[in-house]
Amino acid sequence: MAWLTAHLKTLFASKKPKNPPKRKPPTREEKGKFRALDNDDENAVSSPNFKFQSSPKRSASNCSSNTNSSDLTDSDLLPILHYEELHMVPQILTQFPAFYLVGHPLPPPPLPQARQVLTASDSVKQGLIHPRKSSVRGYNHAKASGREWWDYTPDNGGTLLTLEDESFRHLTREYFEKSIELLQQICGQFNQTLTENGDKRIVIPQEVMEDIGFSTMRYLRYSPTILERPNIPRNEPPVASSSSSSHSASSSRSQPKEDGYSLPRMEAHTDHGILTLMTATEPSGLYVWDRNGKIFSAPPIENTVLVIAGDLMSHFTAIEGKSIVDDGKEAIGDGTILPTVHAVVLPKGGTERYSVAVFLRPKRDLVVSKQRAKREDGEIIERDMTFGRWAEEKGQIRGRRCWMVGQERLSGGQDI
Ligand SMILES: O=C(O)CCC(=O)C(=O)O
Ligand SMILES: [Fe+2]
Repeated sequence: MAWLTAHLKTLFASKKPKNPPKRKPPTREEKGKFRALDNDDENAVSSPNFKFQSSPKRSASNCSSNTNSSDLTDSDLLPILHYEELHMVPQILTQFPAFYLVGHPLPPPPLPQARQVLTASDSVKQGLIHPRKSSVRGYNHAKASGREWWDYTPDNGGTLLTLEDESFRHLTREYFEKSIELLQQICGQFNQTLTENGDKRIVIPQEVMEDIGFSTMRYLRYSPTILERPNIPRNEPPVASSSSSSHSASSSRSQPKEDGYSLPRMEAHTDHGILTLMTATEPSGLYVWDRNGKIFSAPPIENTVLVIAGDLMSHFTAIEGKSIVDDGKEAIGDGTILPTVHAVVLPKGGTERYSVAVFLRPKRDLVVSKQRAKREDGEIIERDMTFGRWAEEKGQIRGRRCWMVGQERLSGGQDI
């Protein structure tokens, strides 16, 4: 497993992109508009194709995160892309850890459905727990982190581990299917780039665009009312800095702060699939990191969805002929997309937060990379790194979420 640890460490210590976005600090008025750069702004981003959309409705002043809007600089803002500009995604994701998409064909986000299932009675929720306690199907909770979630089960047309409610089922299935189609369409953009010979390069395997694979959708609820103080052994004083805490219900551990109070949260991590589409209610508390450790607040913006990259994007977009698994940093080029580190912390004094995340994942047996391995007789052979094996090995590592060099204070330790 050492290779994976080393690999993830190098990913987050990776070099800066060649053309990092340089932008003028915004005026007070621009900050109020949240983002509104004109396309001619030479400092916007060095690419001639790059442009920002004006923010729909929402303004920085109602950002619900802990960030004070008056502290925002323009470069703290994530780009908003229009649906007609999907071709810009491969480039945008090398420069930003996430982007908002506006003008998309999705129905309204199923946030009322998230609330419906996650505020159902305990007996209903207990009935939605997967028989083998899957953490990506049915109902789960991490009470010490003040969070509970329900994962859609696409198998059998979404009729398993779900509510007995036709409208809930219909809206849930519709949002999932349309979101997956949208994410597949985004993936298709990566195969439009031409090689030096003028051929199209297959960056993302075609079957990702044709099969929902192991994709799923998650409804989440964060609330102080879910928070449960973890049991602390009597003679051990609470530890001030929090150490790694798991994403999954079964192993959730948390160290309260000295005042004994912790905010509802999800620890910093990367998703192990291809792309994730997210939307949430206020107050937000969602943060994303770029490859240099810079933190962006990612509050919900009306009529938009937020898209981030999962682990597999780094495999697919590695330098041709190199493997992220074996070559680590050497496999990262200007066009390589790193998985987006993200975390949620509910603002202090905030009420509840609901969110929806749609995860585009391939089938477990999809080969995402090659890995060199030494046989017993000493011969080096290549073996397939499948998505299933990647996810499994990542899941076994303590503090598996991500490694962010220079962010140790946030993680409370060397790893998160
Ligand atoms: O609640 C959110 O906005 C993020 C959820 C998330 O990151 C996850 O479930 O992997
Ligand atoms: Fe996530």
